[in-house]
Amino acid sequence: MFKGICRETHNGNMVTKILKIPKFFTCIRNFSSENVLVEVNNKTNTAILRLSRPPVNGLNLEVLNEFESLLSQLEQQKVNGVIITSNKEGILTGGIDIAELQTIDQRRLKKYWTTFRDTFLKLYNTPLLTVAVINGHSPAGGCLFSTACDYRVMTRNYNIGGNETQLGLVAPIWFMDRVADLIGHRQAELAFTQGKLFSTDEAHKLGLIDEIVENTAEGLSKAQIIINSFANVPKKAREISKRFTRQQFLDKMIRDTDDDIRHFVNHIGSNETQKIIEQYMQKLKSKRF
Ligand SMILES: CCCCC/C=C\C/C=C\CC/C=C/CC(=O)SCCNC(=O)CCNC(=O)[C@H](O)C(C)(C)COP(=O)(O)OP(=O)(O)OC[C@H]1O[C@@H](n2cnc3c(N)ncnc32)[C@H](O)[C@@H]1OP(=O)(O)O
Repeated sequence: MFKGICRETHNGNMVTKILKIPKFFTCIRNFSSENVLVEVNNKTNTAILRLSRPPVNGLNLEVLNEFESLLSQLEQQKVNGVIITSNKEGILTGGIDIAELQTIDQRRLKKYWTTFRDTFLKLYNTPLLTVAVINGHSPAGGCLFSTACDYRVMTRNYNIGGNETQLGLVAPIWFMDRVADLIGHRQAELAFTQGKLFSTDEAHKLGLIDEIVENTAEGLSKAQIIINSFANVPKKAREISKRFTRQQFLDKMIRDTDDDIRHFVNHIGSNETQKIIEQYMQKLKSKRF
C-alpha cells in the first residue's frame, strides 16, 4: 500500500485525510482540482475523472475550466484512456449550474457559453479514448457531455436526455445534432420537441447509450474492458479515424460559433427567459417538478 494525502472540505472546513492506496493504483492528488478528481492507474495507464461538486455536480464556469485543463494534462501524459464518471452515485451531473444562467449580463453569458462550448469541443475532439460511466441521472448538459465520449455505459434506473424544452428553454442546435447522430433524426426530433428524459433501458434501446451496467464498479470495469479492447489497434490510425468520423460535426459547430453564441446570449439574457429560469429554480427547490 502507498499512502496519499487527500484534502476535502467538510462542513466548510478543510480536512486532510491520509488515504491508503493499493500499490498498483496511484491517486495523483496534485492532478485533481477542486471539483474534478483524477486517478491514474499506473498498471493500465488509464485515468478516471470523477466530477465532484456537491450537491449535483452542476457545470459552473470553474468545473468546466478544470475539466478542460485536466483533459489537456492527460493528453500530454498520453494515457491509454479516460473514464468520465461521478464521485456521487445517483447523479452524473444536473447539467448546467442554473445560477450561471441567472443573469442578463451579456459579457458573463458570452464568457460562460464560450467556455461551455470549448469544454465540449475539447472532449469531443480529444485523440484520447473516452468512456462515460453514467452512474446516475444525466439531464441536459450531462447528456450532452456524455455524447462527446467514444463509448457510454449507464447504470440502471436513472434518466438521461435533453429536457430543456420541458423547462421552457431551447437546447443548442449542436446538442440536437449530436443526439441525432446517435439515435437518428426522427427520434431526436421527437425527443427534443418533448424535452424527453429517457430511462436507462429506453436510452439503450435507442442507442443513446451503448451498454447497461448494474452499478459504478461494474461500469468502471466495463469501461476498462472497452479501453483494453483497443490495445492492439494502431494508435495513430485510431486517432485519425476518430477525427475523420467527427470532422463534419466539428466543422459545422465551429463554422456556426458566432451565431450560436449570439443566440444563447439573446435567448438566456431576455427578461422572458429569466422569468422562466427563476420559476424553474423555485420549483426545483420545492421539488414540485
Ligand atoms: C430562441 C432561439 C434559441 C436559441 C438557443 C441557443 C442556445 C441555447 C443554449 C442553451 C440553452 C440552455 C441549456 C441548458 C442546459 C442545461 O443543462 S439546463 C440544466 C438542466 N438540468 C436540470 O433540469 C436538472 C435539474 N435537477 C434535477 O433534476 C435534480 O436535481 C437531479 C439532478 C436529478 C438530482 O435530484 P436530487 O433529488 O438528488 O437532488 P435535488 O433535486 O434535491 O437537488 C439538490 C440541490 O441541487 C439544486 N440543483 C439541482 N440541479 C441544479 C442545477 N442544474 N443547477 C443548480 N442547482 C441545481 C437543487 O435546487 C437543490 O438545491 P437545494 O434545494 O438548495 O438543496
